[in-house]
Amino acid sequence: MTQITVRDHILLSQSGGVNAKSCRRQCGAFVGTFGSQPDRSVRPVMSKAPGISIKNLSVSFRTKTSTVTALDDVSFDIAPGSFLSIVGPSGCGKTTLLKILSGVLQPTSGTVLFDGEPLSRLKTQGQVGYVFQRPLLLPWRTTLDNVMLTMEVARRGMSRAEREAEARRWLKIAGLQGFEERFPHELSGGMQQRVSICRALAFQPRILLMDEPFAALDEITRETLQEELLLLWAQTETTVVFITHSIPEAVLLSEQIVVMSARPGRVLERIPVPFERPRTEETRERPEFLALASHIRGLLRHRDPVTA
Ligand SMILES: Nc1ncnc2c1ncn2[C@@H]1O[C@H](COP(=O)(O)OP(=O)(O)OP(=O)(O)O)[C@@H](O)[C@H]1O
Repeated sequence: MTQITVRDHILLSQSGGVNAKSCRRQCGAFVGTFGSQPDRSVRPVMSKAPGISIKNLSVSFRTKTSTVTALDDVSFDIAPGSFLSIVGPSGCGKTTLLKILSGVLQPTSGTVLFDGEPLSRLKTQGQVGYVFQRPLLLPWRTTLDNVMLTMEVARRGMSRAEREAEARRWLKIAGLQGFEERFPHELSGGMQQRVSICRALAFQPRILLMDEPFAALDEITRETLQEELLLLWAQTETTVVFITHSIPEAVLLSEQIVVMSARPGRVLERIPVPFERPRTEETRERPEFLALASHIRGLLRHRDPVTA
């Protein structure tokens, strides 16, 4: 039985991994429903990814003693169904930008357009998936049940059999066939993160926001998962916005890289990545790949910090 149980409600609210007040909000944190009732009419079909246009976005936070400008006049476009990475120094506003795109945070000024329309919570309900640095799997649910969770919340029109078939399909693509009945503590860190990626993709979000999803993994697992993520993403029409501190990771995965300055975060350069897909281990060793990574490293190293 994989319905959301009372135990799920209570333990989710205690898990602390996602800052939300109720189970509905907790589950919504993985699927971008944010406490709303999911759309029952939505079937698990490929939904067309939106184009996203960020215009003159600025975000300031008021603290007790001062005002912190996290983002300053940020503008760029994200093509529908593309993979965009954001790199930049710690504290330059990357996570803040993801929060704006998810609809949980309002900008101080500027606009975000989804398919030409202003971003609103309504627009992101049931449309946005998340993958965080830690997998945040529910320890009392099996692998299969964890993957089914987002569909239970965001795709309530699906039957249980449909949800299970879809979850099994994603787990198979991610190389986790045979582990469906295992619990999170019986999986390695890399396997857990694969489950969390399957969970985010299984409900076919139009947008997938990934906040340093591989940061906690060893290098080989990380490289394997990068290639697996590309395989999984190729099965979707999802627009991915991916935050990373790893320059090679950004170059391997992305169609466009946005390089940001130190806080207040401004766009230093928008870089198209021209390498054909599929991208593999060989791609990483190409001179053009290394040259592009070196260019981005230079931008981040030699640029004087921008002052507020
Ligand atoms: N709610 C808040 N109140 C006050 N300041 C905040 C708040 N949220 C973020 N900030 C500040 O905004 C800036 C940007 O934070 P953010 O988490 O977006 O950076 P980041 O680029 O994701 O950092 P990292 O790479 O270290 O994860 C930081 O200086 C942070 O301290």
